[in-house]
Amino acid sequence: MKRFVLVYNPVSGHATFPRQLDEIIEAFDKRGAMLIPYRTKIDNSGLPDFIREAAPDGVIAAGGDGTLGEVVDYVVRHELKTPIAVYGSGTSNDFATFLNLTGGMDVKNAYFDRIVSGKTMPVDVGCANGRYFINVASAGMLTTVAHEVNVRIKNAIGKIAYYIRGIGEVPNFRALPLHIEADGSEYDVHAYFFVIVNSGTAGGLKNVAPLARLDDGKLDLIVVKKCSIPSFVALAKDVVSGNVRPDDPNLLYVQAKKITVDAGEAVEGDLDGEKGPSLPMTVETLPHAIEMFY
Ligand SMILES: Nc1ncnc2c1ncn2[C@@H]1O[C@H](COP(=O)(O)OP(=O)(O)OP(=O)(O)O)[C@@H](O)[C@H]1O
Repeated sequence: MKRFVLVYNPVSGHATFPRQLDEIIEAFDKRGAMLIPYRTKIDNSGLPDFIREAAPDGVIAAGGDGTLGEVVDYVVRHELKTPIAVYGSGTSNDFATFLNLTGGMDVKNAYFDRIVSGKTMPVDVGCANGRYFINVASAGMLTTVAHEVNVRIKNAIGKIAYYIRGIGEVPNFRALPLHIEADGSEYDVHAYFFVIVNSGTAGGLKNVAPLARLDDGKLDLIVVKKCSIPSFVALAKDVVSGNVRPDDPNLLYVQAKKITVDAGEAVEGDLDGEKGPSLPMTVETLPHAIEMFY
C-alpha cells in the first residue's frame, strides 16, 4: 500500500483545511493509499525525523506557499529524497496556481490520481543565504508591507490586505540603490523592490515572470526600477493583468543561476511569503533538486 505524509497547516488561508481532512483521507483510502497526517506548528524541526520514520512514497504539503517552502527546505536540507505534492490551502497559493492545481474537487481528484500513480517531474529549488525556497525570494518596499499586514487581516481578506496596506505606504515609496551580480554580469539600479522567482506566479499574480520555467536550472530576477508615478501605475497595470514585458524600460529582467543583491544596508527579505534573510542576499539555483507531483 502506498503511503503519503500529509503535512497540513491548520491556520493557513482561512483555516479551512481541517474541515477538508476527512474528505482527503477518504479520497486516498478509495485509491488504496494511506495518509499519515502531520499537523504543522510554529517549530517543525521534528518533521524530518517524522518523514524518515514514515518512509513515505511522497509528502503532500497542504497550506500556502510558506508551508510548501518549509517542507521543501526540510526535504532538501535533510536529503529526504521524497517527492512533494502541493495542496493549496493558503491565502494566495502561488505555486499551486502555477501548476494549475487550484480549483474544485474535479481538479483535486485528478491530482490525487496522479499522486497515487507517482507522476512526478524534476523541479529546481532556490537557496538564499543558506535557506531553501520553492517559489520566490524578494526584498524591498513591498516585502515590508506584506510582513506588516496583521495575520488576522490577511486571513480575513487575503491578498487585498497587501494592497490596502500597500496603498497606505505609497507616500513612503523608497528606492534602494541596488548592486546586483548575476552570473558574472553587474548592474547598479535604483529600485523599489525585486523578486527572484522560480515559477511565474508570485504575490497572488499570474505571469509575473513570463520566461520562468521550473526546471531550466535558472531563476528569474525582476527588479522594479525607480520611476515616475504614471510609469509605475502603467507597470502595475501590466503586472496585474499578466502582461509583464521582460524588455519594459522600468524593469530589469535577468535569468541567472546565481544572483547577489546588495543595497548597502540590511533590508528585510522574504522567502515564499515568510520573513527571509536580509540583504545582502545571494541566491543560487539547485537544478532539479526535488521531484514534484504535478
Ligand atoms: N499550528 C500553527 N499555528 C500557528 N501558526 C502556524 C501553525 N502552523 C504553521 N503556522 C504558520 O503559518 C505560516 C505559513 O502559512 P502559509 O504561508 O502556508 O499560508 P498563507 O500565508 O495563508 O498562504 P500564502 O503563503 O499562499 O499566501 C508560517 O508563518 C507558520 O509559522
